[in-house]
Amino acid sequence: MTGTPSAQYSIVLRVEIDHKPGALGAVASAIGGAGGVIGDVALVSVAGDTLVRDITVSAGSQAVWEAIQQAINESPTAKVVAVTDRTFQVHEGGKLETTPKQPLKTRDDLAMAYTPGVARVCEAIADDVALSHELTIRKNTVAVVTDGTAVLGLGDIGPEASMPVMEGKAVLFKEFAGVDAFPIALATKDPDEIISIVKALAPTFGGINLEDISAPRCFEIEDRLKAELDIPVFHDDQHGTAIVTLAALINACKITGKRLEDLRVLVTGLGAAGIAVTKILLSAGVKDVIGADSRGLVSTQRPDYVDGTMNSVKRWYAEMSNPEGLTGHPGDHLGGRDLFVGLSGARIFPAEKLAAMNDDAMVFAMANPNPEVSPEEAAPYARIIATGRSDYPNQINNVLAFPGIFRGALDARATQITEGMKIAAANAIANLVAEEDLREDHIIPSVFDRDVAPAVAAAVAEEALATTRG
Ligand SMILES: NC(=O)c1ccc[n+]([C@@H]2O[C@H](COP(=O)([O-])OP(=O)(O)OC[C@H]3O[C@@H](n4cnc5c(N)ncnc54)[C@H](O)[C@@H]3O)[C@@H](O)[C@H]2O)c1
Ligand SMILES: O=C(O)C[C@H](O)C(=O)O
Ligand SMILES: [Mg+2]
Repeated sequence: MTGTPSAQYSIVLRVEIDHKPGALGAVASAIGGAGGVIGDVALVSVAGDTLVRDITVSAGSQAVWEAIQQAINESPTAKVVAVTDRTFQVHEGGKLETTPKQPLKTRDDLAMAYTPGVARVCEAIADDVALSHELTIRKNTVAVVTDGTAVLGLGDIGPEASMPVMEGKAVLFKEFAGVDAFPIALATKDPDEIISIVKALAPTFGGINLEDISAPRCFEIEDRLKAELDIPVFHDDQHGTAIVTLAALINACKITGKRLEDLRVLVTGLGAAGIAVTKILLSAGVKDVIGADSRGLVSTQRPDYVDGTMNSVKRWYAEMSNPEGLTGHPGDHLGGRDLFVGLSGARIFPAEKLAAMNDDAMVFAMANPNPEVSPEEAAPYARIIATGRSDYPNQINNVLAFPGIFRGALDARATQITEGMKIAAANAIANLVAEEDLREDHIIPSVFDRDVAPAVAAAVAEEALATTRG
């Protein structure tokens, strides 16, 4: 499905090559033979009989990267002298900086932007706090808040290690929707403490995007912050994912001719994303869903349900689904299912298990960075395949939702992101793929489609204003 190795292992090899015919060709063959794809080739220096070149290579994996180095070093006419990991280079010193919006060149500039003029603005806000949404960065700034407990599918890797993802989210906010976002990684996992810190930070921000906070704590944290703050609070892994999944499913059903009401669905991963996706599917008309966590299918027959140790969200799941009381590994319950939704972890069952699904099967394997089942292996068994990654077609990723959602909410000065706004966003995303353009490998717009965030923002703002008026 994807011919070029992923850029996640993009490297620059600095190679000393003998200055004689065929030597560069031998290096190119060594790279190709080991599985690398060559990008740029640049001459760095010439010293005597040796040329130094920088060769950019997509390696696809650490193993390929190592094999390429070994293959070049085995050639009698070339030697690798340095390797730069381009992905690490992108993260050097972080991915964001603060840039002033106003010039600060003259005494007057200073007197207005800072003291003494700034005091008049402070007093105006003190008299009317709502003005903070006009006269401070609050107008356009969102906090991306995590505790580092469910970072992608990497799990609880801690707040420091979560920052590259949070910085990435902030970059996406700005790039796609012009929203300034600030990453905040908290050194606490205690819900009460997280809630109190976020509440204390709220005067700085126009919205709070919660990110990669594990279930079930994320549900209470979001609910309480929504109730206690008058700015929008949105847990991206829940609702961003749910919105984009629904959009993709609406379009996938147009292709397969299946109706939401008739779908038989299996969800793996009953955390933030899996629970929210299930809820939006049910509210869109889906009736038959079963779900599994790392202990297998949830049901009222499971020992942790019976002994009362199952958490309340999974208890709800067990009661509303799976009337037959099925138990065991989800890979053994794909039979007769139309849609598989993976929001759990990498490679949880062999692809052949998908053969048991109904005709025109839809497989949304969305764990990041590696999906539940590889698209190449799933291809023989499914009509429609989607993942959360950018290097396969049909990227179902919450980046299609959160920038536009907050753009719309900030523009409308919404105080909440309601169910209606979420459904409006899902429809806006689905409608961006015109019916005549729908194909098995094109059920959802590209994350690079610059029309997505404005369309989502417009739909969200319109719904927010209609609710306020109505
Ligand atoms: N594509 C997207 O836009 C998107 C959005 C959000 C989350 N995700 C992915 O979904 C996954 C879960 O994220 P989350 O925020 O809900 O995390 P979470 O920690 O809240 O929940 C993880 C859930 O997965 C379950 N799980 C783990 N291993 C499993 C296995 N082998 N079989 C069945 N269930 C298993 C856990 O029991 C838990 O219920 C991650 O891989 C994440 O990257 C993707
Ligand atoms: O970060 C992503 O790419 C999507 C999602 O928020 C995730 O946690 O996997
Ligand atoms: Mg996330």
